[in-house]
Amino acid sequence: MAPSKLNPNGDASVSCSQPENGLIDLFNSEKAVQELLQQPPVQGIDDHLIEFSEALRTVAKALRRVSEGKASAQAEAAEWKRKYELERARNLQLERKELSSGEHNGDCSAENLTNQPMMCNEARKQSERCCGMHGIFSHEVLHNGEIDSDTEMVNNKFMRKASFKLSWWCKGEKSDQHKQDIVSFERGNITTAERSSKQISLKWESHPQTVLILTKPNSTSVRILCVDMVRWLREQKKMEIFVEPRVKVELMTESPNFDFVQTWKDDKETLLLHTNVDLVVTLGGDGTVLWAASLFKGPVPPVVPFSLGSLGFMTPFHSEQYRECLDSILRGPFSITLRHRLQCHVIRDAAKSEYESEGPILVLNEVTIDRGISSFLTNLECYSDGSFVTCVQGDGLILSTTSGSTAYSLAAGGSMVHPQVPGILFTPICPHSLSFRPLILPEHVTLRVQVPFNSRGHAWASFDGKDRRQLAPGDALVVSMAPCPVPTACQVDSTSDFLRSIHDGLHWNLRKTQSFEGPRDL
Ligand SMILES: NC(=O)c1ccc[n+]([C@@H]2O[C@H](COP(=O)([O-])OP(=O)(O)OC[C@H]3O[C@@H](n4cnc5c(N)ncnc54)[C@H](O)[C@@H]3O)[C@@H](O)[C@H]2O)c1
Ligand SMILES: Nc1ncnc2c1ncn2[C@@H]1O[C@H](COP(=O)(O)OP(=O)(O)OP(=O)(O)O)[C@@H](O)[C@H]1O
Repeated sequence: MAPSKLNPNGDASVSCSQPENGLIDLFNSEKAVQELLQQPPVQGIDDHLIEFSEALRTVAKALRRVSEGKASAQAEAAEWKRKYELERARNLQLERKELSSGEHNGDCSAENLTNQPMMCNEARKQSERCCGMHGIFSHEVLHNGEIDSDTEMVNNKFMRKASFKLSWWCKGEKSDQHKQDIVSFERGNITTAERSSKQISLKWESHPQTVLILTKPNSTSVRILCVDMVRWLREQKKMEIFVEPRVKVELMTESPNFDFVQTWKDDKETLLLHTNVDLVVTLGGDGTVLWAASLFKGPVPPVVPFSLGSLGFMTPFHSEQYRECLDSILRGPFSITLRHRLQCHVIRDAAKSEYESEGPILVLNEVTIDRGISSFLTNLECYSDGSFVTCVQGDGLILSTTSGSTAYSLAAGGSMVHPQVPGILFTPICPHSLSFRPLILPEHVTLRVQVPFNSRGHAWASFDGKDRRQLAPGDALVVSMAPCPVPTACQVDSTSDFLRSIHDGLHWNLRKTQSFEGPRDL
């Protein structure tokens, strides 16, 4: 590039030198630009000359910036080229060594692998096979500069990058039981391979035949709809129909022709419901969905919730179009939201072992531990997997699922969370502390809420707003994620349905749009 010069008369002389390799002669160009910029600005009366001189100075500054950029890019390119060549030389050398030593002995213990300078492809493949076989992490060192003395210093400058594999591990599990990886780990770079909260689609593999209809009690509109739906499902869709004993009585009062409708006698038979029922339909509000979930202590069939309540966060289907909705659900496929549940154990102080006494209680929304009728502050010690979390002093604590995040937890100041986000909300109720913010904990934790022996009063646990149980000093509640979620059918998909429910149900962030008129940035 150009030594360019402005002589005292204002003439500019510019010369270009093009080096052999075709690249710009950066050194000379830089020198010329420096010289030009060091020249004092032209003084004189000729305006054109002054203007021309200024223009040249501007061009020179621009040229300097360009040449600086090019210089650093070239240096970087040269560095990469050198690294590449070093690596190639090392690989060739290793391959030659291996060939000359005849065979590889097949030992790929972690120790041997980390001590190898740079694995050739075959060695790496072999180590992957070996480590894959054991299903555990590997610590293969990919760069470990150790070849000859010339390159040693350079190689030590390179980072030593080891690849690794992440495996999902849970407390109590044997070390060889690893969960499926959800990240890839190519050359030590972590990228997420799977998302845990993908939209889930349900496709029938055989035609559904049996439907359970659950209805909100004491509602005339629900009763009328139920009668109509039972007739349609039987006559048009040839379905087997189950209802609760109370509803069977109501239907038989309506007409003796409903004797084909089946029901159950006792709790023992309820426990077997999931083995018979392909689909559950709920007619009511969110409370009826909670009720439906509570009937299934284990696996839950897909639930289609029709809205006949006031809010309907979990009830996306409109009862007026029930025929079209059920038609499309019975045909499938359709989107579902897998709603996580919490399993709760009440552990009495008197019990000898953790799970000795009462069976688990499953909740779809939340379990609440509060002060009940006691006028004293609750005092609850909370632990997560044995680690102390905090001591709740206030009205109580809500442990909520993400589905329940829009219910009681929301009223107590907790965040609204998409129902497919796996987590447990830890939301205090009226804490007597300025700094007690709600938490969201990962789904895998086991929480223990303990009423301390020195507590002034009792605490009360309630499950989805029902079934209150007293907790005396020394008693505890142990809460973890239940293995069987509640699959609820979506009107559109889980995200659209969630957003619709917070917009329509809570008028979330509803605000009049500011008018265009008024002061604004120009
Ligand atoms: N202060 C409060 O907000 C408060 C107090 C007590 C109970 N509750 C909630 O009521 C639930 C029991 O419901 P119910 O219908 O049997 O009692 P309910 O008939 O008293 O109804 C309670 C209200 O909570 C709404 N609701 C229930 N689940 C919801 C959810 N997941 N998201 C948004 N809103 C929801 C219902 O639509 C209903 O309007 C409890 O699980 C608890 O979450 C809330
Ligand atoms: N089949 C049922 N048997 C007994 N109780 C039920 C049944 N279905 C619903 N419930 C209870 O009835 C109550 C009200 O039900 P739901 O929430 O569905 O109606 P809602 O209160 O009119 O609706 P919303 O909550 O949207 O205003 C809830 O406490 C629920 O647990």
